[in-house]
Amino acid sequence: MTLIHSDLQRFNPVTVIGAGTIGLSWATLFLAHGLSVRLFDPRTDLQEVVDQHFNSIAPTLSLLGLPSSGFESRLSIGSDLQHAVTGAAVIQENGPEKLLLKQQLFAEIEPYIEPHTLLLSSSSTIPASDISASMKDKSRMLIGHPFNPPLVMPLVEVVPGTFTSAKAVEDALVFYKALGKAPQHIQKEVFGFVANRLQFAMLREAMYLVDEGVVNMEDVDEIVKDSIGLRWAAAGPMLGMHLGGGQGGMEAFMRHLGPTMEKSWVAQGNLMMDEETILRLAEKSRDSYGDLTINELAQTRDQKQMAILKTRTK
Ligand SMILES: NC(=O)C1=CN([C@@H]2O[C@H](COP(=O)(O)OP(=O)(O)OC[C@H]3O[C@@H](n4cnc5c(N)ncnc54)[C@H](O)[C@@H]3O)[C@@H](O)[C@H]2O)C=CC1
Ligand SMILES: O=C(O)[C@@H](O)C(=O)[C@H](O)[C@@H](O)CO
Repeated sequence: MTLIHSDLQRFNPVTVIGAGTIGLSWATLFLAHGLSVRLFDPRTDLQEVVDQHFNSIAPTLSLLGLPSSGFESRLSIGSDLQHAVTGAAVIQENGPEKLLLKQQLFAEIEPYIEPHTLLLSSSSTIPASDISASMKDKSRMLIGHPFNPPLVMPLVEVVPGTFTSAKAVEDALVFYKALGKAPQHIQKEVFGFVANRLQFAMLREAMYLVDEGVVNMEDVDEIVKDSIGLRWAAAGPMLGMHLGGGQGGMEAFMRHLGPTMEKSWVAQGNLMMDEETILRLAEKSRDSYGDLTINELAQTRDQKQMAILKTRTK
């Protein structure tokens, strides 16, 4: 019997909309913390993907020190949306990253939920104000954007919309903290929020350099892991810059290396995700990573991430 953290009691049960990469990972975290989960997805292979996921996630749960069994009695799955959301204390939405689909989804569930139900979207980039545009009461809807996989990665970007209440923001922060996550309240709505804007800026340049033949994919990985990845895991980019300035700190860094950074910014590549670029880079990814399955690569990633997390002291 998994005990529920006292701060989580009022957030039970949880409805997870979307049983893909993110939804299944969220569902696992909620179940491992003792919550009851209703998993909704229109996909016809829902039972199969659920079984496959829970047959492979036990080692990760054990490494996290979380229970890895006894979920059956608290997990229900189905494709009846009204049934899935009725009576939910929290809804974590993980449908495709499409604005119209998310808008329709939240408008569709609104008549069946309670005024206190907390409505969270895992969206990578779309602001809550856009997603909730077709809703009547927007006050309980906001972004709870995780990093993949939510089961392992600490960050959840909590991004309220224009009409989100302060109470909903506070409830979201309490909810994610009680789940052992590291929620960050993002103060201003911008497309892509913070982590993805940073990530996508880096990924654009990395893909550009690979596409130009400057470096191959797996060497980009090694370069980042042996430099900025290591530094940013320990200090973050801003403190990293501050320390790069020596005793003069950030100001010295900017005065010394600012002109160099500006030159680099002008020299950086521009890359569009057109079909030809996608096909070129996809072929390079198969050359670099094709020998192992996605599950094998993901399991290794998760084990290494958890080992790094264990070295961190708050
Ligand atoms: N994959 C990633 O690395 C991350 C993704 N996200 C966000 O999480 C959300 C889900 O992404 P993934 O799990 O990667 O996508 P996915 O493609 O793995 O899963 C999406 C799921 O939504 C289901 N679906 C399709 N139409 C639906 C509908 N009308 N109602 C409910 N479910 C429906 C699909 O059957 C599928 O199972 C997106 O908004 C994405 O931006 C957030 C963080 C990381
Ligand atoms: O990388 C992640 O896990 C998240 O920041 C995302 O939301 C990304 O958009 C992901 O979908 C692609 O890296």
